[in-house]
Amino acid sequence: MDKQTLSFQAEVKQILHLVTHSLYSNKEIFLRELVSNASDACDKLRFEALDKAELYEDDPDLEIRVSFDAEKKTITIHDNGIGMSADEAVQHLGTIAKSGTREFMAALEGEQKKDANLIGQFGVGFYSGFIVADRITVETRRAGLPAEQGVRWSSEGTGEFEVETIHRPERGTDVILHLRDGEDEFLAAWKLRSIISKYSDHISLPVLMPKQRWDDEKKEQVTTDEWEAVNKAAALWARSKSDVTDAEYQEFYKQISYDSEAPLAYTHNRVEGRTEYTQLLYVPAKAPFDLWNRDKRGGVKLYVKRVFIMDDAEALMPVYLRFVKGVIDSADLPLNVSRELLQESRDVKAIREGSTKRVLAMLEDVAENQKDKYAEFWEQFGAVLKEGIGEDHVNQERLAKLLRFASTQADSGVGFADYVARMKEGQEAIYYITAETLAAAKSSPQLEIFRKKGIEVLLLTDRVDEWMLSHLYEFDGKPLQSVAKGGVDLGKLQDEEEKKAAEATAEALKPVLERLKEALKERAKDVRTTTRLVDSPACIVADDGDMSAHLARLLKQAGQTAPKSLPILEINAEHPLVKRLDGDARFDDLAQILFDQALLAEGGQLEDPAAYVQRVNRMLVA
Ligand SMILES: Nc1ncnc2c1ncn2[C@@H]1O[C@H](COP(=O)(O)OP(=O)(O)OP(=O)(O)O)[C@@H](O)[C@H]1O
Repeated sequence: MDKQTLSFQAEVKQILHLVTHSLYSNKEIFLRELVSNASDACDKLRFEALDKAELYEDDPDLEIRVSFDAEKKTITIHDNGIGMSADEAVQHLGTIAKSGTREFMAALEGEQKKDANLIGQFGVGFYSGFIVADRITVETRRAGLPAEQGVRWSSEGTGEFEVETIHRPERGTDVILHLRDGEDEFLAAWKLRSIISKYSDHISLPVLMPKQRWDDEKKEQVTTDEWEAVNKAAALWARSKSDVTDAEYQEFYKQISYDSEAPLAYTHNRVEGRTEYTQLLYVPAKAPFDLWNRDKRGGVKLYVKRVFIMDDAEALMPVYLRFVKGVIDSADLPLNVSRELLQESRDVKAIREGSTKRVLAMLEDVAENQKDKYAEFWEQFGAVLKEGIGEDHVNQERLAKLLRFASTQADSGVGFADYVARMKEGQEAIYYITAETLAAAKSSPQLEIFRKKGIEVLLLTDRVDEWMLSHLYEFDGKPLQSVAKGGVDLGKLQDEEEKKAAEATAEALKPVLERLKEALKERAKDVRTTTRLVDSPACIVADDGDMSAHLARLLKQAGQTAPKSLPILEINAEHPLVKRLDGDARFDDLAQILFDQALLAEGGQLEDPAAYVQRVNRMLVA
């Protein structure tokens, strides 16, 4: 192929711009990214060669070499991994196929564009070379192709790149960075070595650099022809726990997660028994931008006996733990394991169960011993963990203990156990209310009687709450009960006298109730008196078996049809507005206003707001 000039895909141009402008303050990461690509390329070769040994040609020792030329001002990262064909070079270095890129670009819209933290959440990869280089040349040949099918790719990192065919006897890739003016600090062996050991110690392949020797005549270090490894070259997770420092664990996390912050917690274990595997699992401190994408690739990489197999093995973790990052290295799975096989494998099932338990234990430990940290975790990932209540019945009880809520007593951090410990004598149920916002929940009329009696109510405002509650009925033998559903029966908390008085008022109000039922028959299933209200005239509740109004709204927003069921209007017989109803000439208007206001107070929307306004205005001018 003769030399061709091609244009970068639009997204690549955007990424190039972002990377070179926003990551300048942390420019040394280019070496981490390129060494990591070289290591991936070797992993890929090892994997493909499992059933095609000839791909090794006669060069079976995989390695990465980093060198520099002070005169030409270049740094070269060499690997003898899989390499690229011409098509692959154009494809991989000119476009971005990676899933999540579009979302990432969308997340960077507007003001956030300069947020280097956000960029850090995304592998910047190859293009980070342009932070320090004003030209990158890549010379490569794919394993298995003849020497005549080598490729040279070259670009200044602006709009275009060039590709041409070259003769290249050795397989694998050389990435040659032509440094920008002013980047000479990277043309020093000690500098490159220190960056490699900082970022790449855990890489399981040797990263070699030319050996240095002290020259007595020149009185300086000179470079020899020999190469030596500058990293530890042992997979971090395969080392014994006592040999790995906290700093190393943290650094490894940053590399696999692209998170610039330290993880919240991690766990590293070798599991023996029927299935043998090593797990190194991290819980991040901050949620990634695509946490809500339930289809996104998992964050756990699968290795089999140190050989990298895949980095998006969903089968290793339940979906509700999709924020967990790390490595699982199995001793039992076959090296050629496929995705389909993973789904069915009993070993994988055992690994998933074991790893889930480990993560839960890690979270329990943080919840118990580092409450502030757990509060941060909850803020970031709580709503995702709640999915587990419905998805993981085996661990439901453990998960329920990890849940935290707002309540009428605290704006956050209330666990079921805290609630149960504070329950009033004679209180039999755990009370909760669901609403769209904390403010709406707090000012809900349904809470009035609970406030008056000093009974705590959990305030649930996450979208997932209603769904979660459809899978969780009790905690510690105490049923969960919505204060917006069915009649309030405070059981032993209500004294006999109160009950009798309420019954008497209900009796006296019977004729009014009948008229209200008639006036509202299109809108309410029933109208009854209640003891749950103190300050408000009326409220709306769902019948026992019906869906709460909040859930019905959520379903509607999600484009689903909620079964249509009319609510119940409950009225406060002691309220002046209710007392005024009997004998009032504007009974019908008042009835409709009572209903509309109850609907509004509960967070609902009026079907005919204009009619409501007219009715209220008629009252105001009367
Ligand atoms: N040294 C290399 N040898 C072979 N292929 C490479 C090499 N470097 C890059 N590539 C190819 O170019 C692609 C793009 O690299 P880039 O670093 O931009 O993204 P990535 O490695 O896929 O993602 P990330 O860096 O986020 O892990 C790689 O997926 C790989 O196919």
